[in-house]
Amino acid sequence: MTESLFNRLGGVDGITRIANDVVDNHAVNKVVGVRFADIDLPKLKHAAATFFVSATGGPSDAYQGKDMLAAHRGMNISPSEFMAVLDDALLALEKNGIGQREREEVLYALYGLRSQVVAV
Ligand code: HEM
Repeated sequence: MTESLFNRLGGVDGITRIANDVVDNHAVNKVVGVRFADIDLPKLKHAAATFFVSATGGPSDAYQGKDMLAAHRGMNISPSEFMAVLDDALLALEKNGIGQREREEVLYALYGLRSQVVAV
């Protein structure tokens, strides 16, 4: 049986490193940086890491934040902003030496959340 995506991404430690890098990438991304200018970044990093831990097959109670619709409702996020966030995720996966299969699985899972994030 294939190991869970959680284990293949390096468990809590590996996923935390990736999530921290994703948020750091957002902060300097020309398309979405402005969205994160006044946000508590350490808090967002913790939320992003625990969200990913739970979403990839780690402990399901790790994530204590809002669901994706509630977290992004009223922000009027555009399709290009969504793509920019996916770009940031791919960069972070590459930086952390994650293999192609896992990169594809993460990107596909993120893409699946589009309808809960864009223009909601
Ligand atoms: C699939 C893509 C995305 C995922 C998985 C995701 C995930 C998350 C998570 C887990 C939180 C924390 C919620 C909480 O603390 O309760 C969050 C907050 C946030 N997201 Fe996203 N997000 C995505 C796309 C986007 C996009 C495209 C933008 C805008 C460019 C965005 C902007 C924000 C902002 C600004 C917050 C912080 C809200 C606050 O603390 O007031 N997100 N997101």
